[in-house]
Amino acid sequence: MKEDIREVLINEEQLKNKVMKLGKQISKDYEGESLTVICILKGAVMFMTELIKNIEIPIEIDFMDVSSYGNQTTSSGVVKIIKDLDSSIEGKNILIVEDIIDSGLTLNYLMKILKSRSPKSVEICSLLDKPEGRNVDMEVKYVGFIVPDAFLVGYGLDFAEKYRNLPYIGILKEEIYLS
Ligand SMILES: O=P(O)(O)OC[C@H]1O[C@H](OP(=O)(O)OP(=O)(O)O)[C@H](O)[C@@H]1O
Ligand code: HPA
Ligand SMILES: [Mg+2]
Repeated sequence: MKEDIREVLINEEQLKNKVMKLGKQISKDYEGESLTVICILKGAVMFMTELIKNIEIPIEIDFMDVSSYGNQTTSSGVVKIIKDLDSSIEGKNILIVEDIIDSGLTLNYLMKILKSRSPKSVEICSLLDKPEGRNVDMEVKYVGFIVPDAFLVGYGLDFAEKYRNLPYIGILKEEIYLS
């Protein structure tokens, strides 16, 4: 796996510190409130599990699986729900946890669906934000790192389902996805 990485963009230490900081901020912002954290499968799994360890208020968790990339490095633009939430979100404070916002299509679609289910509030926490990839405008309350326009893998992010278990965020060598 390592030999396919051009450069480590964000190392384990940087990830740990940022996740801690985000967890503290979320704990402060939702103090005295209820909170349901929604993990968007599969990319956000690693980030979400680390993040909730750093949230110091009672929470509920739920999972949703949507997909738009298949085995490509560019979004198909069509977002499919593969697994929906287990519980109703009506009247609840919702925090969507994502690994990356790139074109914005996934989150744009998710926000529309979730807002139509009458939650009390919906906010987004994304570990990475790639502004140069954006096709639709999105407001993201919590962002870990702004990243350059390169295809990234690791810490949950994949290319063709591979590299998710790398403990850092790396830039994938172009020859891997151009070949
Ligand atoms: O802003 P966008 O251009 O929509 O891209 C971001 C989304 O794409 C990736 O998911 P993917 O659909 O590849 O599924 P995965 O999480 O299972 O890898 C990533 O995890 C985000 O959910
Ligand atoms: O840079 C990326 N890497 C992995 N998955 C992604 N989904 C959107 N952008 C990316
Ligand atoms: Mg993916």
